[in-house]
Amino acid sequence: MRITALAGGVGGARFLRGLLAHLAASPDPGRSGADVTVVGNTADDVTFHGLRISPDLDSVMYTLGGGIDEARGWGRAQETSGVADELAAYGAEPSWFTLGDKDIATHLVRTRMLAEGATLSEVTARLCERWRPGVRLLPMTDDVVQTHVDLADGPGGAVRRVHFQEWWVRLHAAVPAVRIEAVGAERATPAPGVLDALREADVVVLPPSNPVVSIGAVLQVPGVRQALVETTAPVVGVSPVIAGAPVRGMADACLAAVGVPTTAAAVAGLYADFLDGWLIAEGDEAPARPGLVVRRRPLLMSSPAATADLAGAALDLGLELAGRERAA
Ligand SMILES: O=c1nc2n(C[C@H](O)[C@H](O)[C@H](O)CO)c3cc(O)ccc3cc-2c(=O)[nH]1
Repeated sequence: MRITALAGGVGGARFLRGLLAHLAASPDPGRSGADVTVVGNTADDVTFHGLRISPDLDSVMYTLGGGIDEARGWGRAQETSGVADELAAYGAEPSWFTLGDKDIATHLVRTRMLAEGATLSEVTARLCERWRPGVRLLPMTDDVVQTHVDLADGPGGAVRRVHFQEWWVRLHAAVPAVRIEAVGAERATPAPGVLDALREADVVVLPPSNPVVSIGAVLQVPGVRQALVETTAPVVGVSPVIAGAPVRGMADACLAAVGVPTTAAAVAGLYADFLDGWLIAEGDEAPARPGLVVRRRPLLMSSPAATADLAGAALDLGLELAGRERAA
């Protein structure tokens, strides 16, 4: 069985870890032998201190490879801050974005390989040789795409533009965004393997990642959305919203910026042209769309077992829909 997932950072990574746990524990050889491909968001990528940082790819790689800082969901476990402390002593900016010592090694390898002409796909494959995440991890594109955010907090309401990381980390998304743009997306080419992974999958899964800046950015890479519309695989998603609030993070600030209410039904609307199945929380309203199959399940990834059950429920729904398709 071939499963393809689109993923952002922390939420996507944790869901994928649950998916792999579910597959490994399954007595069904189709599930236990499944191949999982992950198309990771790279629009959060940024260059600080001359280092190319790919937060979402690294969160997936470290989480599935056993190296993640569990409390934060990003960066390395048992991390130290010797370099960050030295940078602070020099007054080197940005002081609000901290790179741990071990994590810096990842960015050094990535930056050096890119400078030597490797693609981000090649770099990611090389890094994964060490971390063995148990999935094929593909960046959405090898081109540079960066999410920028317009804030109307300048003098007299003047708009200024900041990198997504500045809005997210330095400003905690507390300043309302008037526009969010994945700059470069429209000129980007999907990375090798991305479109085939969507077209040839048996099931496509959307974890509860940020629908605007994570999954939304992947969808903006030309060809990706069309591949999801055209694939014969059912596309099933897990709502990142429960009872009007994001399960994790500040997705509500991103949804507000694009004029979408923070509800499970409204998020499904962002995927309306390709979504076949949608898991929502008990008590949430189902989107009113003919043909969309909605199931209510506990969505909180509160423990490894709960996360594996959630991923299993998403896969169950996908396989059920694939069976219906075959029977039709
Ligand atoms: O809140 C923070 N998030 C940090 N993050 C997380 C990241 O900003 C975001 O959570 C994601 O981009 C959103 O998925 C890092 C991720 C990395 O891969 C490497 C370094 C950082 C540093 C920070 C940080 O200093 N503060």
